[in-house]
Amino acid sequence: MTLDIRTMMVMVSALSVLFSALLTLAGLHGGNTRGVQHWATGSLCMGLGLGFSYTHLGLDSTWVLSFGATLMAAGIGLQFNGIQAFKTGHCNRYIPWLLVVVVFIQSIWFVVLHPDIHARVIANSLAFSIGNAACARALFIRIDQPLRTAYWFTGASFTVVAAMFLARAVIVFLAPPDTYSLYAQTPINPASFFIGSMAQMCLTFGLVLMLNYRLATDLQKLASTDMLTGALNRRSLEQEAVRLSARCNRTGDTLAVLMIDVDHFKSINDRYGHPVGDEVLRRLAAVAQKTIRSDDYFARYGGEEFCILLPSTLEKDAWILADRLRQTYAAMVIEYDGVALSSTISIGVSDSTHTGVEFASLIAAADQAMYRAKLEGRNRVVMHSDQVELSVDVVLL
Ligand SMILES: Nc1nc2c(ncn2[C@@H]2O[C@H](COP(=O)(O)OP(=O)(O)OP(=O)(O)O)[C@@H](O)[C@H]2O)c(=O)[nH]1
Repeated sequence: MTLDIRTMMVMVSALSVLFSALLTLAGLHGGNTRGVQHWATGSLCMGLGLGFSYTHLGLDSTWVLSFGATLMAAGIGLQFNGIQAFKTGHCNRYIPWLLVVVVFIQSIWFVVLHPDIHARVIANSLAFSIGNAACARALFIRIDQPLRTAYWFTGASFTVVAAMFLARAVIVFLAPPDTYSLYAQTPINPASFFIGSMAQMCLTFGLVLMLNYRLATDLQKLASTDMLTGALNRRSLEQEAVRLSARCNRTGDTLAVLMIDVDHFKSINDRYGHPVGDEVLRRLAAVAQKTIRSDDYFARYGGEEFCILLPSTLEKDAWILADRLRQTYAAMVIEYDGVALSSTISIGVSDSTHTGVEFASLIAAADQAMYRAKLEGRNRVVMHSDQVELSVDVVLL
């Protein structure tokens, strides 16, 4: 099979411009996702860079080649920045400039000042290889679990491009002097453009996949958490509870539930206003999140009521945790919008050894205990079993 190098160049250039349009369109639906615009601009730079190298535009070809290579360097640098911005929200703006300056200087040096096509191809291929390897590395490190597959796929595509440029540098370095030119029908030219275009296609697909995974994860988070406090919402709590109850049924493990309610919350709202009330809920959520273990589930059950699911826990141990939370919260001074206040919570505790593992029974029992805590004067923790024993005592009397 003979692949015509000029046709390949036009194809890769046109593909890169198309990918740029695709990434721009994908980015339009990406909400606040950072980085996509960098990828789109990077892809455009690479397409134009290759296009320049091919068309020459009737200009002096030495300058056009240098400009084309520099544009391609800018494209790789922008893709690197895009990955950083996508992963961390910010990027180092100097990286694309550094790559641009290096490639521009070596292009001018080997094209205009000391013409040496071998040296130019080797130097630029090495710079492009390092740029793509840096993109691959940025994707392979510190991977967020839900996006793992997309990061690996895109990282692998960048690795292929990096390896292709490295192989190009090595093959040209080993070739006899004066046997290489851009349009020579040596195997390395069409092969590198062919592999480059395939990898470019894969990595654009990978970038769109990353964006897609990120949007799906964000949507999932939005659907399962409470916007105000960041706690799970009631729907996800119920889903987790069904799963945990089934596991407890199977393994005989225990499950405890805490029902938490802010005392006199209506007065806080009435006296200081709803924004302060909201801050009280946020602070309670923050302190509760810090108090529980990583395999416990904290959720906003409704209004100013929160619920904690504690797997493998008995009522007595749940009471200890609940009382620690109550004390920490009561000792806190909540400052917001020029207001400083403290508040208290009442907590009801139940566990599956007294009520069974059905979530509805556990919740009902914890709710009863919580109302009992309110009746007994608030700012306290009451266990459902205490209440049961109390009612039995009353009946016996
Ligand atoms: N600021 C704010 N208030 C809320 C929110 N959700 C519910 N509320 C308010 O929470 C208050 C709950 O009041 P009540 O159910 O009477 O309870 P309480 O005043 O805490 O009284 P006790 O529970 O008996 O101590 C109501 O005024 C609701 O409007 C919210 O997201 N933000």
